[in-house]
Amino acid sequence: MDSPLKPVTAALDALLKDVGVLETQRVACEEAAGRVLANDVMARLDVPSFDNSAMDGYALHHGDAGQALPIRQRIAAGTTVQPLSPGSCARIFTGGEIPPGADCVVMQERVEVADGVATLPGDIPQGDNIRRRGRDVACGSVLLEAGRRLEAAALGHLAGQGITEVEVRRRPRVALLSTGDEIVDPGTPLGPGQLYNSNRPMLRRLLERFGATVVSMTSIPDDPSATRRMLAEAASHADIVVTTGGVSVGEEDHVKAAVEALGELDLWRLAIRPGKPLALGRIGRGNGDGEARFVGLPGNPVSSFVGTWLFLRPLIGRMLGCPALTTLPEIPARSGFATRTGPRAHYMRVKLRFDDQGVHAEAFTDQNSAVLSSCIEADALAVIPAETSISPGEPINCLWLMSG
Ligand SMILES: Nc1nc2c(c(=O)[nH]1)N[C@H]1C(S)=C(S)[C@@H](COP(=O)(O)OP(=O)(O)OC[C@H]3O[C@@H](n4cnc5c(N)ncnc54)[C@H](O)[C@@H]3O)O[C@H]1N2
Ligand code: MOO
Repeated sequence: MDSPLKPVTAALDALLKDVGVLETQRVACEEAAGRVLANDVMARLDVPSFDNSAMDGYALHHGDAGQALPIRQRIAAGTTVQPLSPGSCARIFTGGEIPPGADCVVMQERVEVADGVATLPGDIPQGDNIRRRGRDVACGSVLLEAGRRLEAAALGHLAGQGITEVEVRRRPRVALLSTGDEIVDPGTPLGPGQLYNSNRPMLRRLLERFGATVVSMTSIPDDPSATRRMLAEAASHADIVVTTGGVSVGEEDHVKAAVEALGELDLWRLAIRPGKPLALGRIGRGNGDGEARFVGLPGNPVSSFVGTWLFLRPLIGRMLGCPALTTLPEIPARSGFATRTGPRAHYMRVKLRFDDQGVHAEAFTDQNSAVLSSCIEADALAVIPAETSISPGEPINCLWLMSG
């Protein structure tokens, strides 16, 4: 008799229970793209570090607006400035330092220049076209918070402070194992009943996008003792052991029994479509060396794709101490389709369309868990709760597939 299906939220709670953050390491900023900060980084400089011009033009005191003023200085970006003598102006270029005595800049298109004299318009507000010191970043403030993933702008911010190294979390190490004697690697001719391993490169890419490093990729034969041996070996060098296939109820599904023998199978069979046979647990390393987390994904490619987004992304996020990875952003949308669910919540692959009426979710026609085409264009998962009917135009909730 089947055990009852577990809700996704309960499975997530069980998976993330007692998961600690990984150790930290110092890395050069040049190597830090995609890494997660272990500590707050404090600003040690004001940015910009001096008042400077936002335009190519003329710097003056706003009280001198509307007059013809001699041009007494030429200030390019990087020039050392002199105080502005009263009743004069300075030629200045974008990024040039505002000289003491000047408090506004007028862009050159509004200025007549002849014989070293600039005739200025009368309506120049104080502070116009000046980028104030510390406007972007104030020295001593928190520049970037612990748990932030270092993407493009954050890397720019670090460089803007002259910072060359940061303390980040070690990447979670993932062992990725494929089960199924029918699965072969691309590059090998296909025999009868065989198919190529599409899960492996797909999951590797997702895991790396989420900030993990895939330390091994192995194929397990459909054999109980080989499954046990290879899972134990994987746990010895990984923080997370991921398998695909072999978690259902077939006679060649050996993964669950192996996990039970080597550690704990915390949860199996979720009220989710696709991904019902997903299994979660832990595999001991022996010799008091702790345990690796185990995520057994179903073999169907869509089930493993969805399971990786829903379970491995938050697990990796928790190990990295990165809150942005532990939940997927929710986006309310109008359904572009009709559907009806049974006892499992359906995580449908949808494409989001934005117009002046709001957000619309269009579902790929064939939502079968073996049809990987449904994931190619998907930018969200529409979550249709169990035992629910949805008509076109009804509000639904979608999880945005963002790598974080
Ligand atoms: N009697 C029942 N049969 C099944 C049930 C059930 O409840 N009762 N559940 C079904 C559901 S739902 C799923 S999902 C699958 C998952 O089964 P497994 O996780 O044991 O996966 P496999 O049987 O090993 O493979 C399923 C399917 O996916 C193909 N596959 C496997 N690995 C790969 C790979 N690396 N790349 C591409 N394709 C892969 C495999 O050939 C199978 O076609 O069980 C249902 N059965
Ligand atoms: O749960 Mo399975 O992943 O629907 O085909």
